[in-house]
Amino acid sequence: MMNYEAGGPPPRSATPAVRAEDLTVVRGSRTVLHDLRFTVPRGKITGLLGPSGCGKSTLMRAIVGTQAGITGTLDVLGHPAGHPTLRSRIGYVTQAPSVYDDLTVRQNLDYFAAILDPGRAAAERRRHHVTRAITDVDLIHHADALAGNLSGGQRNRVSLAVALLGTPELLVLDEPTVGLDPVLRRDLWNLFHDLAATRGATLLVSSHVMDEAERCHRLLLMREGAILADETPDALRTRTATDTVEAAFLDLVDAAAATDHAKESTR
Ligand SMILES: Nc1ncnc2c1ncn2[C@@H]1O[C@H](COP(=O)(O)OP(=O)(O)OP(=O)(O)O)[C@@H](O)[C@H]1O
Repeated sequence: MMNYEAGGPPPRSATPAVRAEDLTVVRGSRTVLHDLRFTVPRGKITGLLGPSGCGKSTLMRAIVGTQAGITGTLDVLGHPAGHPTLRSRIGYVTQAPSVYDDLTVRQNLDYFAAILDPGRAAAERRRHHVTRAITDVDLIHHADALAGNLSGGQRNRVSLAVALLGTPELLVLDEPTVGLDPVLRRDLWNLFHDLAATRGATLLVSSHVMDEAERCHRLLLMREGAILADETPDALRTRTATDTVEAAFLDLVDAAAATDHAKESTR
């Protein structure tokens, strides 16, 4: 397992964290992602934004290796997505918190830590990692509370703490700020920036809240299973001559809809 505590951020590899070329995903009888081509740079926060149903979760599942029906190229940390060596190098938090309600926050973390780093000899290291993860997500005052008695936002943060346990190189977070109040949302974004800056982690964070896009280093904007933009928030605003990422996104959506309409009317 990678651990960057001793020497700060790791040396950055030249290969991107994620590289997709002609990536297509079919779910059931539907093509949900169409010929995607993009890269996710290492050590940065990339926001994956788009309306509900555009394919964000499907793309994340493909990247972490849990999605069937994939064709094209999808490389993650230098290996094909789903490669067994990637398991301990990726942290993935789904929209539904995966915690045991009848265990306390610390017991949940102890359980997953024992799976990641088993054995008596590792007990002290596990204790340290568990306390660090609980502190990272600001749940230290709830460490002994039963997960089942926590709020939805707190349970989400327990899931995030589990994902942080192994000090993953790539963190894939599916709508991590849903249901959080503005203060917690800000604190979580500060944590994401800290993970990128001091631990060298790569974060791919999905959201359909456009103001969160302004907090990302790079953006992948999606609509109906296609990538509308792959650039920095500044470059996006400049290119579309808009003041906010939300306005830029609406501009691109309108342009894409007009192109679709023109194509349909010439058929
Ligand atoms: N098992 C499935 N079989 C067929 N289509 C599916 C299946 N699961 C999801 N889809 C479709 O795939 C598309 C993309 O879904 P996905 O969950 O990736 O979108 P999303 O952008 O993450 O949405 P949200 O923001 O609401 O979570 C949707 O149109 C959805 O209806």
